[in-house]
Amino acid sequence: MSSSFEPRGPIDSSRVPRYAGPATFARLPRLDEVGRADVAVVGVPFDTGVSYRPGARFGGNAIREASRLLRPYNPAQDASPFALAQVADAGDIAANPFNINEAVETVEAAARDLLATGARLMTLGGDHTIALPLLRAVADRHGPVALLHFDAHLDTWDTYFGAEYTHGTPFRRAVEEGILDTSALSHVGTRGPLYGKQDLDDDEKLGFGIVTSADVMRRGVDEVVQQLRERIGTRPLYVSIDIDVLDPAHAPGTGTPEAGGLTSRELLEILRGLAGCNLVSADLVEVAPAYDHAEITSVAASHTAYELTTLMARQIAAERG
Ligand SMILES: N=C(N)NCCCC(=O)O
Ligand SMILES: [Zn+2]
Ligand SMILES: [Zn+2]
Repeated sequence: MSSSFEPRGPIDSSRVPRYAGPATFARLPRLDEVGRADVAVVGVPFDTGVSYRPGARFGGNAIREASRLLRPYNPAQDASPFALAQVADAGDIAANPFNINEAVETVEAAARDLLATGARLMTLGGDHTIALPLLRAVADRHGPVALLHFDAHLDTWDTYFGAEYTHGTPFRRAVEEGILDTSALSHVGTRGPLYGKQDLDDDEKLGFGIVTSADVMRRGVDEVVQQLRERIGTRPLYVSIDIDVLDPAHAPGTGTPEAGGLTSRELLEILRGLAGCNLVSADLVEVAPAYDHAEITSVAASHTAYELTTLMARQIAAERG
């Protein structure tokens, strides 16, 4: 690493109490305070695409609040992510809550602008609709990407009430648009009732492999990580995490909860197992704080985003040499 590289890190919580001041992710500087970032943490307060409980529009700020307790050294990955790369909070993308199509365009354009600066994105949702415009912007820069999708749900359904852009349909649209590398698509944590068996057939035809929540329990984290890594290889990788991949005991604050999910320990460990993969951007969606208790969900989400930013920072440092 060149000695002149000194990213601006978080506010020092031994000098300024961590509960003081406005919340940015992990108490990091705002993007406008540092000019450019290697990793831009960006909020998308949009939840007009939901099929059940609304409220994920408040998810990003709940995660920022819960992330005040994160510390600068990540022992699980033996890395200080905010010293390895400039990570900054880019604020929120202002998406129209009354027009889904326009919101999708706004998110895509804002993501493109951030990616054009060379930043990787750590997006805090918002509902899962936003994965489509984020993937469009990422594919525009990197070509079709491998996708690792953590979710109770497939999110490859076709339409809801005739609407193409919803939180249950982003990955079908993405495959149709040719922005995913269909040789490397995986769902992890899938479970719960479907509309019919056809949902699974359709999903398989789109190119997805499934590691169910029960598979993680039966086969264990290490074997699952090995299988996922083989599928991803050296491709540019996008990770999309719907917080409802966690069991409702670990993430009650979400819009479409399903029993029998991953523990937060399993999710964090699978993510740590992706070290060395070419993670180009990630999103974390569906945190709906109105259904949360004691910040259970937003704490889990803040740690999830911390592992993802650590992976990206390590990758950036390795590329810098
Ligand atoms: N993406 C999330 N969280 N949920 C999709 C569920 C769609 C449905 O209600 O069938
Ligand atoms: Zn889901
Ligand atoms: Zn989802």
